[in-house]
Amino acid sequence: GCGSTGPAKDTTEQSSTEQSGQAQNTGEQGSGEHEEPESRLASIKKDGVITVCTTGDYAPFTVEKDGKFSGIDVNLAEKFAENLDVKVEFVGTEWKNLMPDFLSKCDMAVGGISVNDERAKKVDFSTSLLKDGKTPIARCEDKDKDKYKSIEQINKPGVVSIMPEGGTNQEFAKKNYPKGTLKTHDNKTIFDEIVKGNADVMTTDRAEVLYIDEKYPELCATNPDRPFDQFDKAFMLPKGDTEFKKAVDDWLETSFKDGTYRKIEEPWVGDQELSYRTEK
Ligand SMILES: O=C(O)C(=O)C[C@]1(C(=O)O)C=C[C@@H](O)C=C1
Repeated sequence: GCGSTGPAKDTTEQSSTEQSGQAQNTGEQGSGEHEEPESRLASIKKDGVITVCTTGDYAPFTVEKDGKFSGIDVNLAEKFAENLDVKVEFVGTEWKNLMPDFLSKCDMAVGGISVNDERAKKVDFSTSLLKDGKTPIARCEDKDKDKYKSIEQINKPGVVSIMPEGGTNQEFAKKNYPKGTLKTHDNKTIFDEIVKGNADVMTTDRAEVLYIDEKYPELCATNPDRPFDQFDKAFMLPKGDTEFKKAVDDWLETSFKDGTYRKIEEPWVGDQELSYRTEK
């Protein structure tokens, strides 16, 4: 359920007032009696606060500790709010509740969120933050034995794949590993499960695989240079609100160019190249 765990709190008030305005803003004009519904941008400025949903369980993009959020995307959202001269209020969510929580409580959702067609039916996405793709990470001893490099090697009876519930990793695993064993786990401690031998492999975003490969001596990317697919990472935005999307996109494009993005990313990843980000 929404807000049943984690630090979600006190945020329904200001965000819920805006829901009705957003739902109709899909470009269809009424019969000419009223002007367009107000953009979310106007209500954010009026309220002086932007509400941002995030899971807090996906380093280096969104990290929750003692109720406080950080991470590359979280820090980016903070900077965006600062630029609008409004406060930012983070609403903790989980991958499985991301969509309903976003639609009912938030102006924006951030934190390593993948763009896909299913989600794009209900929301819009910002300009791309990263290009990413699914690739496996496993114990280094298994990598040394050349295990878990390909979909065929992972889609086998006895091979335990692990993933959080409700994100695109689960979707990928259900589709590609019907013969394997799929196990779900809290994403905050998921990599320890592979170290401990409670699972064999996680097929996840290449950016995360490279980040975790650095952090955990026991874990190794088995095939980082040939991801199984490709997709964008972006901020989730209300559907049809072109004015708000333009404000977000323009700010992001500027922050890629003027070094703001790099400054935010640097403390998390140093010189590590996490993405296939091409020249913007
Ligand atoms: O659902 C998404 O968009 C995500 O990026 C979340 C997702 C996933 O794909 O399952 C990605 C990496 C994290 O380890 C956990 C969850």
